[in-house]
Amino acid sequence: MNIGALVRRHRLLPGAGVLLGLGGTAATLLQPLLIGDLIEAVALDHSLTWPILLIAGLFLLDAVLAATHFYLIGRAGENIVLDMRTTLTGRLLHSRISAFHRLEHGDVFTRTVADTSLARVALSSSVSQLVTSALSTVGCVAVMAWIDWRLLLVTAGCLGAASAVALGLARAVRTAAVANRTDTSDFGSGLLRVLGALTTVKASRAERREAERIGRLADAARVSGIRVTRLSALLMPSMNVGTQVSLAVVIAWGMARTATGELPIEDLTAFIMYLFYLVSPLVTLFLSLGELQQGRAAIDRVKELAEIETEDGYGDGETSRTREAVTTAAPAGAAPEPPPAVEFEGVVFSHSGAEVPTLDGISFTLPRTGVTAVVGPSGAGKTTLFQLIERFHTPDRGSIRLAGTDTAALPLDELRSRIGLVEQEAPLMRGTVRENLTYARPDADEAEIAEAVSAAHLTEVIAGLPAGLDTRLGEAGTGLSGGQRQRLAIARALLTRPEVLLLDEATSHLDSDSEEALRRAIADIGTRCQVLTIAHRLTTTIDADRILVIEDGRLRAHGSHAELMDRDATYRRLAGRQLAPAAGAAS
Ligand SMILES: Nc1ncnc2c1ncn2[C@@H]1O[C@H](COP(=O)(O)OP(=O)(O)OP(=O)(O)O)[C@@H](O)[C@H]1O
Repeated sequence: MNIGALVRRHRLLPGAGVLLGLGGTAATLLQPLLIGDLIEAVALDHSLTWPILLIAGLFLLDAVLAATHFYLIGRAGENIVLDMRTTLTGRLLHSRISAFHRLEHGDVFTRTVADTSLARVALSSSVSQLVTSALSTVGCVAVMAWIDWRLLLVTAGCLGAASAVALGLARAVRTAAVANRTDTSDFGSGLLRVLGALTTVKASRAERREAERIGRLADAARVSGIRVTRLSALLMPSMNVGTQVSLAVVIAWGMARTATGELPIEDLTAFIMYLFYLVSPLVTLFLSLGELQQGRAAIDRVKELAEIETEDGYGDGETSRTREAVTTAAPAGAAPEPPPAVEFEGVVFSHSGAEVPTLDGISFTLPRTGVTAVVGPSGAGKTTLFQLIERFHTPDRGSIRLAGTDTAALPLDELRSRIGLVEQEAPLMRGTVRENLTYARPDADEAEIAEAVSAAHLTEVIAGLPAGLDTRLGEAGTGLSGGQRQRLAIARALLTRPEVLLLDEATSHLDSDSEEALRRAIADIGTRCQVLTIAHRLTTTIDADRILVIEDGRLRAHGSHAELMDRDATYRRLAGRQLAPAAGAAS
C-alpha cells in the first residue's frame, strides 16, 4: 500500500480543512489585538460600537471556521480509513492461501480494524493539527515579540523549560502506546484462537485455564493502557505549570513597567491573552506529534499486512500470472476425442519449509466422468493434491491439465468456476439454506436449485426444515447434521456445473442413512462429471471406478478395489485398518 499515493488521492478535503484551520488561527490571533483596541477606546472614551461589532464578528468567524475545519478533517479521515480497509480486504481475500495461513487471525483483525483507525487519526487530524498548531505557535510568538520582546524572552524561558518536559513526555507516551497496541493485539489473537476452538476447550475442561490466560493478556493491556494514561495526564499540567509561572512573572514585571508608563496597559492585556492562546497550540503540537508517531507505527503494521502475497498478481498492476497454454494434442488422424478431465504429468511440489517434496513425480489421467478415490496414510499428500488442482499452490515442476489445458494458463476465476470443491468440514456461511446453496451461483434459478438439491439427495431433508430453503442456519451451519452439511456443500458445488468435483470425504462417522445418501449422491454425480474423492470409507473405494494410492507424496499404485487388494500391500493395509469403519458392512 502506497501511503503517499493514498494521501495524494484524498488531498483535497484535508487541504481545504488545513486552509480553514489557518483562517481560524488568524481569526484567533486577531482577537487580543481587537480587545486591546476596545480597552484603548474605553480609556479614551471613544465610540465602542465598531470595536464590539468587529470582535463579535471575529468570534463568529472563528467558530464557523473551527467547526468546518473539524468536519472536513474528520470526513477526510473517514475516506482515508475506508480506502485502507477496502484495499486490505481486497488483498486479504485475494491472498495466496500459503501466505494467509502464516498469519494470526487476531493480528489480521487488529491491523485491519484498530490500526487503520490509528492511521486515520495520524493522516488526517494529527497532520492538520500539526500544521495549524505549529503556525499558531509561530504567529502567537511573532505577535508577542512585536508587542514586547522582553516579556517574550521571559515567557520563552518559563514555557521553554515546560515544553522540554512535555516533549519528553510525548515521546514516552508514544513508546507506551506502541506497547499497548501490541498487548491489545495479543489479547485479541488469544481470544480469537480460543473462541475458534471452543468445543475442544470445553471437552478438555480448559475454560477456567483459558479464562485465566486470556485474563492475563487483558491485564497486560490494562497495565500498558494505564501507563499511557499516566504519561498523558502529566502532559497538560506540565504545560500549565510553565504557563502559571510565566504568567506570574509577566504580570509582576509587566505591571511594574505599566506603573512607570513604560508599557501601555492595553499592550500588557493583549500580551497576557496571547500567552493563554499560546499554551493550547503548544500542547496540541506535542500531542499531535505523539499521535503522529503512534500513527506511523500503525501505518507500518497496515503496510506490512497490505504486502501479503496475492494470487495472479492481484493489485500489483499485473492481471494474470498465467503461462502460455500447453494443451494435450489429439493423435494425428484420429477422431477428436474429448481430452481427459484431469491430467497430472510429473508433478513435484514442496510446501515452504518442507525438506522432502510433499508430492513427488505424480502422473495420472482421469476421464471426463466417473468416480476416483484417493487413498493414503495421513500426511501422504492427498489434500495437497486437491490444492494443486484448485491452484491454491503451483507445482514446482510438471504440469496439471484440466480438459486438456494447463491450469497455469487458465485465469483463476475460470479455473475455479470449472471445479467444485467440498471440504471435509464443509463450512457453511451464515444465512439461509438458499443463500448457502447459491453462494457460488447467486443467479441460479429454482429449477437449477431443485436439481442440485436432488442430486445431493437433500430434497427430503430440506422439505423437513421449518422454512424449507429459507430456513436460517447458525454460525457454522448448525441446525444440520455433519452428513447433511456435507451434502449441502456438494449441492452448492454442483450448482456451478463443475467439470471436476473435488470431495474430501468426512472422516467422522455418518449414520447409515446419511452414508447411503452420500454414496448414492456421489455415484449419480459421477455419471456427469469426474468426482475425485479423498476416501476414508471402504464403501467409497469399493464403488469407485478407480483408486489412486498415495504414500509419502508418491503415487504408489492405481486400479480398482479388487486389483489393488490383489497387488498392493499399502492398500490392503489401509482397507484393513484405516478404511475399517465401514469394512464390516461392505465385505
Ligand atoms: N501449509 C503447509 N505448510 C507446510 N507443510 C504442509 C502444509 N500443509 C500440509 N503440509 C505437509 O504436507 C504433507 C501432506 O499434507 P496433506 O494435508 O496433503 O496430507 P493428507 O494426505 O491430506 O493428510 P490427512 O489424511 O491427514 O488429511 C504433510 O506432511 C503436512 O505436514
